[in-house]
Amino acid sequence: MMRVGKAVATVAAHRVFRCESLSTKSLNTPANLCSSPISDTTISPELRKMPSAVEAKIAPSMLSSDFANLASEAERMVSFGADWLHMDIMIDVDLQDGYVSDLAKALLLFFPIYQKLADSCHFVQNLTIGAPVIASLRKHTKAYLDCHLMVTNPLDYVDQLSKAGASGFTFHVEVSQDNWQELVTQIKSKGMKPGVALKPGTPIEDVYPLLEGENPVEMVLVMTVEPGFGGQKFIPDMMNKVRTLREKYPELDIEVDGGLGPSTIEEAASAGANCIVAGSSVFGAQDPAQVISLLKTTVNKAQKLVK
Ligand SMILES: O=C(CO)[C@@H](O)[C@H](O)COP(=O)(O)O
Repeated sequence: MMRVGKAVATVAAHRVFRCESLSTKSLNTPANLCSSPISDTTISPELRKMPSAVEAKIAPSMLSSDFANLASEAERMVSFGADWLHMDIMIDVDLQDGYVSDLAKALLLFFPIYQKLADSCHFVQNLTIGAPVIASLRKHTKAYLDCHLMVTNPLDYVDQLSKAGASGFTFHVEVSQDNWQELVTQIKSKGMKPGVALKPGTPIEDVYPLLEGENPVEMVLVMTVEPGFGGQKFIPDMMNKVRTLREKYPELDIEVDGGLGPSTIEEAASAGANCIVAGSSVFGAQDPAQVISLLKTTVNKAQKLVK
């Protein structure tokens, strides 16, 4: 019981932070995010000594939704018990491939500035949504919008995504070695929760610097598939990263994304993941509410928040 109180208080502190920033922008604040404005000072000294635990947050990946009905799909997921909505922001304009390649190569050769443009556009082999869609969706939902940026220049999107109503802003460590401090500062200054993501081939040690020091990120997203598409197979080896991270950071939000569902949740939850992104397993289920509930209960049991 007491451990539940500690976790709720920790989570509430995060939520209050985002709610304040949303309200300054006259957005409707998510009722479920603002209902318990527990400040850290309300945690008793006894609770502070309790082993920590982090609450489950289940985030259906809207990449698997019917984009033509995004608002009603979002509403459906929230009514089924989703805590967050996961928004995959992917940009791929590969100027070096395809029918523009000759022109692009010539430009790259003579005008190095075009290399910057090419690099800035290419991260995954897919194109999904951007700030205009987030802004449209925000008009229809108060839910926490957990935005995962699969782009090579995340800094360029902080302002527009904040204005669009994003709640979380997760960027990739692979493309932010040089400017993550500035990124985190800007993301926080806009009232969003900063997170860092890593691809399957990236060692977990690469995110440690972003978790230490004065201005840390508040979530790590461990990709359990190669970023780019929904419906891929979960890579179990990634659980070593989650386990290592959980041992080192007991109170950190650790998110996993890719191939999560009833058949893989036990493995992810017991390794220590508490934020679960699930696309095809939720949207493709006959009873999505039941899947969301199963994912949540499995995480909360692993965190010993429920029996
Ligand atoms: O970001 C991605 C893929 O890059 C994910 O968010 C997927 O959308 C998850 O889908 P499933 O693997 O759960 O179907």
